[in-house]
Amino acid sequence: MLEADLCIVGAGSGGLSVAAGAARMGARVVLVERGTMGGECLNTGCVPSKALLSAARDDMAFPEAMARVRDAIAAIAPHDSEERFRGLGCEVIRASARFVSPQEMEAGGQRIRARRFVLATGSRAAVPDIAGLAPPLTNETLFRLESLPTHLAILGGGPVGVEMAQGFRRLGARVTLIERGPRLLPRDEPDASALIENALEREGVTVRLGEAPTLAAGTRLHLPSGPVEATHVLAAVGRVPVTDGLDLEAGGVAHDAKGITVDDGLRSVSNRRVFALGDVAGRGQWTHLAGWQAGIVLRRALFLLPAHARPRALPSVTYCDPESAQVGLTEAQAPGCTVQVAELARTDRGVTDGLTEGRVKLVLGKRGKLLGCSIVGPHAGEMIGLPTLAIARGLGVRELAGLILPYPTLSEALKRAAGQHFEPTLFGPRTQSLVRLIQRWMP
Ligand SMILES: Cc1cc2nc3c(=O)[nH]c(=O)nc-3n(C[C@H](O)[C@H](O)[C@H](O)COP(=O)(O)OP(=O)(O)OC[C@H]3O[C@@H](n4cnc5c(N)ncnc54)[C@H](O)[C@@H]3O)c2cc1C
Ligand SMILES: NC(=O)c1ccc[n+]([C@@H]2O[C@H](COP(=O)([O-])OP(=O)(O)OC[C@H]3O[C@@H](n4cnc5c(N)ncnc54)[C@H](O)[C@@H]3O)[C@@H](O)[C@H]2O)c1
Repeated sequence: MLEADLCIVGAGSGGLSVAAGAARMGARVVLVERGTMGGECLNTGCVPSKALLSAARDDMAFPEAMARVRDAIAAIAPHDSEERFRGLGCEVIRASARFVSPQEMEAGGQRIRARRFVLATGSRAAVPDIAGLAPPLTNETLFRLESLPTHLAILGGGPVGVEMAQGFRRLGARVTLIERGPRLLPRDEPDASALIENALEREGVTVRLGEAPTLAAGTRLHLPSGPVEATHVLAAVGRVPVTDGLDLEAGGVAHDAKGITVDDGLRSVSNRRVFALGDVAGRGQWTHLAGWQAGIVLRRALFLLPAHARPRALPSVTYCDPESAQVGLTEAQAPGCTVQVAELARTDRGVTDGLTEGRVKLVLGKRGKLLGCSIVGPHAGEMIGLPTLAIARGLGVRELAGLILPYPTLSEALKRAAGQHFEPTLFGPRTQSLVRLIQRWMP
């Protein structure tokens, strides 16, 4: 029997962040992982996908691109390794964990009794039910391909579909991107979706919107507008939480199709010893969100402090070229808002860099409070940090417009968009009359 303060199941983005924090703060930690240390982000998600996009941007051939993918994983792997976590003082068990009672788990033949359990078991790719479809590629198999697909059909125009469509097209594959809904990246602003769709089509990706295959013969897909003769199919239609093997019933842990049912503090609604975070907690699927949630779990599980897991501002970025970054509300989600848009091409940096498209869009509430921001363009993911902080701190156009930003940067478009909010009053007839009046009396 192992006794621990925390037993963490899953050594991915969420589990590792909790384990490292807890061990360094002096807690006795058992960390259980049945697959590869680092979980999805390192092995089959963020890292390989960004390395592939970077290789595709650099015009690499497919074998070199896949070598860059492997090198990137290998370079980051030590940070997530068993050795590092043992070094931090964690007991690491490489096996599948399951509940045997609400207070105990079992893994690799060992019983674990812990004050708190943390479930960070992640998600896996959903596979659409299409009669006749050969088992499609998913993010788990995609980065192990040994040769470039001749014609890759991608089901799903979310972040995975969009990033991989551009990556594989630039590496030389023919790519058809099929999205059931009316536009790509449905969580982003509609005009951002349109800019990304145009960029993909310009590069030769065939985009089919508003339809989904219901029938297939192997990798040949039947669509209402005509067949797609693909050689490979990638399923990128969303994720399902991983709870298999945990025996949640034995642990008295409530769950549904979205994952483990937790309260606003990420604590199981049915077993108060249990926390869940990351993809399996059903509150969003991003590594940065899992990392932030880890702080909430640590505060609650180690210090019994109140903390809630509703982030004030949660950014997301799709790392295609141009990038699309979004934080806070979209225009449609904020009735009665006002909107300010500034084109990146009209900043001096946009001119020097020869930009022809891309924009910043601010969604503003009462008294110019920043409610949301969307950026499309190079480095949009780097630029979204500033509006994220502004939203999280309840700031608005006044603070953004008053900032000194380095010249020449694309971020100046944020300041310009904020400044536009004041133009009608600042340069209006009342200000002009006031200036004339003051000037007349000035000595
Ligand atoms: C292609 C792709 C690209 C992505 N790109 C980005 C990106 O650029 N930025 C971003 O923020 N997010 C990205 N994501 C999402 C990100 O990868 C996930 O949100 C993140 O990895 C989730 O972390 P997690 O800890 O919840 O789960 P995971 O990282 O999936 O870790 C869960 C771990 O639990 C283990 N496990 C499961 N059940 C058990 C059990 N019973 N016993 C023991 N171990 C178990 C699994 O083996 C796994 O290692 C991407 C996802 C994909 C698919
Ligand atoms: N850059 C990033 O941060 C990044 C990159 C990749 C993934 N992720 C995370 O992983 C999650 C999963 O990504 P995803 O793109 O797989 O899922 P998603 O849920 O974001 O998008 C799936 C898309 O597939 C469409 N779809 C559903 N069924 C379909 C069908 N049968 N045929 C055609 N289209 C269909 C949906 O309308 C939707 O637009 C994301 O939501 C995100 O949180 C993040």
